[in-house]
Amino acid sequence: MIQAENVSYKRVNKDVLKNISWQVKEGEHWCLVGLNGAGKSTLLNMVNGYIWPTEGSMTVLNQTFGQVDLRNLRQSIGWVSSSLQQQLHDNEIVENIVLSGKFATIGLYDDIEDRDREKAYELMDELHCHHLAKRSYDTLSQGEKQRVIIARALMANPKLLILDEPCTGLDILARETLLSIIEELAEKQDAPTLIYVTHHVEEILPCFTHTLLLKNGTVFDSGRTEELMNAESLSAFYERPVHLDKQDERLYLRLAQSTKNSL
Ligand SMILES: Nc1ncnc2c1ncn2[C@@H]1O[C@H](COP(=O)(O)OP(=O)(O)OP(=O)(O)O)[C@@H](O)[C@H]1O
Repeated sequence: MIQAENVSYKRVNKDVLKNISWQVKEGEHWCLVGLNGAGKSTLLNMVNGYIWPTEGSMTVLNQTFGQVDLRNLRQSIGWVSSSLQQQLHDNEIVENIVLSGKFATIGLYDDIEDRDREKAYELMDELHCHHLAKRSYDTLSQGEKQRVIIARALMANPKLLILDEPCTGLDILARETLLSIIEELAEKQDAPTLIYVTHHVEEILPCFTHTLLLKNGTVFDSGRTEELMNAESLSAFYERPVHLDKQDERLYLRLAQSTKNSL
């Protein structure tokens, strides 16, 4: 699905990404974890073909950058992010926002068929937002908005679905609701490959089979989540001693007391 080989992205005064090698295979779901400024957004912009590596090679959905029309590639990638949320027309009704995902347009400019509407309602069911279909988007809570834009992204049957910090701004209940919907989505047989981006280890769901730890523009570690995520490696990642608790297949991270005192 994604193959990055020794990818770097150099700007005048900065190596934003350095020597990234990362492989995402069909059937895997990945979590991309990094602190602020780690290079997550830059890497996603590259996966979506908005920027190209200055060194190395990037292949997404079997298309190698430099050899393909990226507009076609983007139709197979759903990217749910806060910047997409800001671009949507606030006074549009939810049903139309979901339907517009079929064409990956901000408004509805193409003909809608009955089967498109059926599909939009199926997706709204899946994302638990059917009851919001006739509501204006600007009247929704943040958690409801996130569910709507995920339904919208699924209208185009993406092969890759990128969820870029979807829990930002959600309270604990809205966060857990959204996470359990994402878990259900991942378990579906025809689910797209998920790339879930977050700052928070707590959001790594059991369905995320693999994790990429990104630090200062480099891959700190990557591989199977259960092998990667332990207190020792995360203490090295955060450069502070941390405790890691596991409950119901989820990880909970705490800074060690001695560290907190020195912050
Ligand atoms: N075009 C650019 N020129 C110079 N520096 C850049 C450029 N793009 C990004 N950077 C820098 O590279 C670093 C990584 O940025 P990026 O936005 O990818 O991080 P991030 O992991 O998404 O951070 P956050 O979690 O805070 O959104 C930052 O220090 C940023 O200022």
